[in-house]
Amino acid sequence: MVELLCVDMERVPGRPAYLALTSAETSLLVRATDDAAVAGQLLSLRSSGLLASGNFSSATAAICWLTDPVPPAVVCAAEQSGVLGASSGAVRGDWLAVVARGTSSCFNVARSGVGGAVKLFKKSVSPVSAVGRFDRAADAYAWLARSSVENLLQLLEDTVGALSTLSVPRRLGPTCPTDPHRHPTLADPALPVTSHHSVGGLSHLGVQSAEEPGTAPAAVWSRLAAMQPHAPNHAQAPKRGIEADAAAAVPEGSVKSSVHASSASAESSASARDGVSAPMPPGDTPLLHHSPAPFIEATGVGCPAMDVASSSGAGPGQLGLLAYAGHWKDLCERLAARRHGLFVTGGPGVGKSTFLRSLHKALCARWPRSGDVIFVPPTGSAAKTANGQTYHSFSGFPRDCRLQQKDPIAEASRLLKKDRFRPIARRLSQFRALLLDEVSMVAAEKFDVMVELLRQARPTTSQPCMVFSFGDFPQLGPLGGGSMAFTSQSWRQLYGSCMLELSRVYRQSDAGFVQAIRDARFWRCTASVRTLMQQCSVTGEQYEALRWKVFHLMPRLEDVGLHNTQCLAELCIGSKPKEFVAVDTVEVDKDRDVAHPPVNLSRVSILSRSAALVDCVAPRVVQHCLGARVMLTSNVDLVLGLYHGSIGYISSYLGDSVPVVRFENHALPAGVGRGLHGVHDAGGDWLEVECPPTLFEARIL
Ligand SMILES: Nc1ncnc2c1ncn2[C@@H]1O[C@H](COP(=O)(O)OP(=O)(O)OP(=O)(O)O)[C@@H](O)[C@H]1O
Repeated sequence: MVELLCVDMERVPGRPAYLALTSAETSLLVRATDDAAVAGQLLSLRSSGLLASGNFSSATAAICWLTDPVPPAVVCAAEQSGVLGASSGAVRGDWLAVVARGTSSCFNVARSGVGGAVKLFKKSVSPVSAVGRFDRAADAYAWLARSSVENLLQLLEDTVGALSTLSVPRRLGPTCPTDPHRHPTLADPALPVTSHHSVGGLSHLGVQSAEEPGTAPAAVWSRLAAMQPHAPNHAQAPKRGIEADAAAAVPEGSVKSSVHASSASAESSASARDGVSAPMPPGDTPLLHHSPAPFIEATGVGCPAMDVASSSGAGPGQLGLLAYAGHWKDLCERLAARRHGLFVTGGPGVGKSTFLRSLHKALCARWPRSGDVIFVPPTGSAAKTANGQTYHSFSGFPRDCRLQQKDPIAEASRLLKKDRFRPIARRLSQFRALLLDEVSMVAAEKFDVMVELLRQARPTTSQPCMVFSFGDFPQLGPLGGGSMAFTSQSWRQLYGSCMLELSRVYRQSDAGFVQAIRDARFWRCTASVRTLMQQCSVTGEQYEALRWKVFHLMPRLEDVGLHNTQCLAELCIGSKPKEFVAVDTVEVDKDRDVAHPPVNLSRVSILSRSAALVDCVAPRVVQHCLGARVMLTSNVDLVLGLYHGSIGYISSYLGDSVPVVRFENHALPAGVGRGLHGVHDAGGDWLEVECPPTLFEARIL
């Protein structure tokens, strides 16, 4: 079943229905009735920051205004003029100064809240309004009295005036007057839009020809110049447009959709990290073309740990010693206080991921602002579990992306010129620390472009950022092939030949096993490796007996799919596997504003529904049967200690179709009894959970 949307694109006579908000950092389209959204924007404005609002009766015109490069340029220029004071970047200022045609006032938000400012904002029927945030009342009142405020309003009004001839179409199309190359993603006029543009004003924005569609007309630039201490070069007009962020915040009454999906999906016999195992060579000869050996050896394998202070290979430095002694907290604090990132490596089970999580926490404590510390794992499922984003989405590479230019500088510059890179560039320009997990899965060519994107997207005035890479080159190769990241041009610049190598194995305690893993990591077929291989090897006959019972690691998704299908067939000999088919429906958001006209659900296209369901990990059709291994693909059962990735098997059915999944090695958490949170039964170290269809709710934007 589904939930879906409310679309209100009609004009509400007499007063603005939509507010298009733009600051140096963000752009947002909200309904004029959405006090909370307006208040949120006012409160998140940083000290000495400026927020401009275009007030519109149609979402189409508002989106056109938001995608026009001039309003943000005007805001940036006004900020740079210095009349608001020097920006500390902090959100501390207690005073908001609100100005519109014929009205202005200052509000102390610390004392009386933001309600007054919101009210004035909404009361205004003038086409634009602006709000500045200040530390002191005197500064706020002085700003309102300046002639530059008048100039600011005039400039903003001009940009709104350019839209006045627009006959509001039901759908945004190529006729939109401010931007004939508008993105198709803005095609639905009901779209709530969150978008971002460059921080830091004109001087940090890219060079673009003034003739390019959508750039500001010369007259506007000359007036902007008058607002700035240093007149901008005409050629330095901001790039055109603002791209809608797919993860847009949704104001009230927006389109919403949901779908029921099974909470358990057919489990891949191999995990997201499949393909791990490097082939074992017969001798000491590395088999892989891009062997990590030269890199590892150059940096001194065998030391308990290396760090920047000891990159010459002379032995562990201070950071390495802290790691070796298990002083993780000190180590994290030391790393967080540095100006440079680090490459952290080590064999399987030495605690890289555990350490990454601790460092992430320490960095977030240092920079708590959202977006300051970014964790980027290589795979979608890891990203989902860890609430991160993949390398590809972080860097803005489309799926199956092929780089077009060999030179990473030229490639990065080419990508940054694309409109869709606007929000990406903004994100890249702002963070303070980046944590790349499993960096060995990133090909050198992409690593170079990613680092180059960072360089080019960050204005020279940006705060320095640190890039920490975690991974083990002997374990995992680049996804889709390519050279290993440490061979890239950027690697040396970022890390030189330094690394922190963790060497104490925490995962296993059997000395022989640990030694075998160490040797195998460097393709050394030693006695320990041979012993382990003998212990683990089976004959063909023995394998056939085990085939459907043991966990398989497979290098390719196709192999996994085939194996799963065969396993299912094996499990339900003589009958067909059951099928769970997701049912998608759309319905009107229950929380929609009833003041708006009713919604026509039949107008929601299949395309919109499919786009809304992209984040649903479960496939549309899931085959299952008694005994089938399944994997949880959501975090709905965290209270039971189960999470995305937990693996169990179907132990029985309730009625004909509701599977009961048994998770071994899971004790019932204290305070949870049978019948609660779907618990069907439990033993000392196992849990059985009922898995009826679950609702996956997605908003149609
Ligand atoms: N400092 C530590 N003290 C005690 N146990 C630890 C420590 N670090 C990690 N572990 C445990 O060791 C195991 C392996 O840790 P982790 O997964 O972080 O290693 P890893 O190096 O990332 O492994 P891999 O390369 O195989 O992914 C986990 O069970 C973890 O809880």
